[in-house]
Amino acid sequence: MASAVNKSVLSDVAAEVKKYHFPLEDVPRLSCNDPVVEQMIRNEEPVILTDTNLVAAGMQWSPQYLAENIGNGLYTVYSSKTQKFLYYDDKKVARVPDFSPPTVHEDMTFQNFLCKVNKRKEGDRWMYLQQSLNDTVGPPIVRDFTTFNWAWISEQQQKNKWGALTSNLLLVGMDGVITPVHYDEQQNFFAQICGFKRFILFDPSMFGCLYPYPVYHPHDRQSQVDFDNPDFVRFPRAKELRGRQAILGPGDVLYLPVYWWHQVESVPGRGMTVSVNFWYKSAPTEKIVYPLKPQQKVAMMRNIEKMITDALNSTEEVAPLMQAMVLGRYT
Ligand SMILES: O=C(O)CCC(=O)C(=O)O
Ligand SMILES: [Fe+2]
Repeated sequence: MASAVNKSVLSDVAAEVKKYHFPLEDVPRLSCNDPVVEQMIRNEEPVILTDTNLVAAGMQWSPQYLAENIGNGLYTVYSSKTQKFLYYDDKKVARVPDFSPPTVHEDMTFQNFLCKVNKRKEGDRWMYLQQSLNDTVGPPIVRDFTTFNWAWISEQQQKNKWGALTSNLLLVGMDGVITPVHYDEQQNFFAQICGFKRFILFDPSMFGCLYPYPVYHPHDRQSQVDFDNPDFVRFPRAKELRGRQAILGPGDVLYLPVYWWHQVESVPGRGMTVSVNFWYKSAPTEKIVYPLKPQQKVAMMRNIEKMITDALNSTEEVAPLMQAMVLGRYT
């Protein structure tokens, strides 16, 4: 089946996007019937699928359609002074005394959100709606949702022994919004509905080049490296970064493997974006095979860091203890 997104539009978009200090290789764009795809998903390699029809019935979910059909429920809308929406975990804010949240979230109706976006003037705050699809959405949206290609995605879930579907996040972003580089602890099929998103991806072995915040920190799982202004003095290994790029247009689905780093940019000048992701629990480890995979080492480091933090019952003592364990002994 032909790709829904025009190849020449994709190459125009690729020519428009920002360049960073690291090289990027393209993520392959394939038909979901290509035999290579099965192997890539099994090996936890990212791939763009052009013809899954995963959200076929949702392809009409323009911001306007959503405003007319989603109902009057309240949705989480983040606002930020800049285009960047650095995630933070509300539950961890109290652990860092001088933490100042880079974004603010507010519950509002979809109509109110869209109205604010349309009225926005230069200098006003940027806005990004990010809300799990739940049972407050109106009947037309429920109808579209139930006709998603559940047969295809459930087959992937089963083949790969993934656990439950935990949530579907609906993301509606203003032209130009950016989710800075981070990793998640779940498998993700990311479906693009409206507009274009550019993913910058790094495999889990790049952990040491991306300097994530401590696990106890509200920015846990987020990189401290700012691609627009990388601080190579504090983060020298950021120079070693080598990434991949995936540009998604309407109808494309990205397989985003667990623990893969990603920065997501709504391509500037291409309008608002609408996307829906599908987060699944990873397969349980059946048998441990050595050498461990980089993603298994990340999981292990997280557990050790959590244990140390809990045992010390004091976030300030974590770094000195870890340094005493390592410096001059393992260095
Ligand atoms: O689309 C975005 O802005 C962020 C999406 C994301 O990080 C995810 O689905 O894991
Ligand atoms: Fe993510």
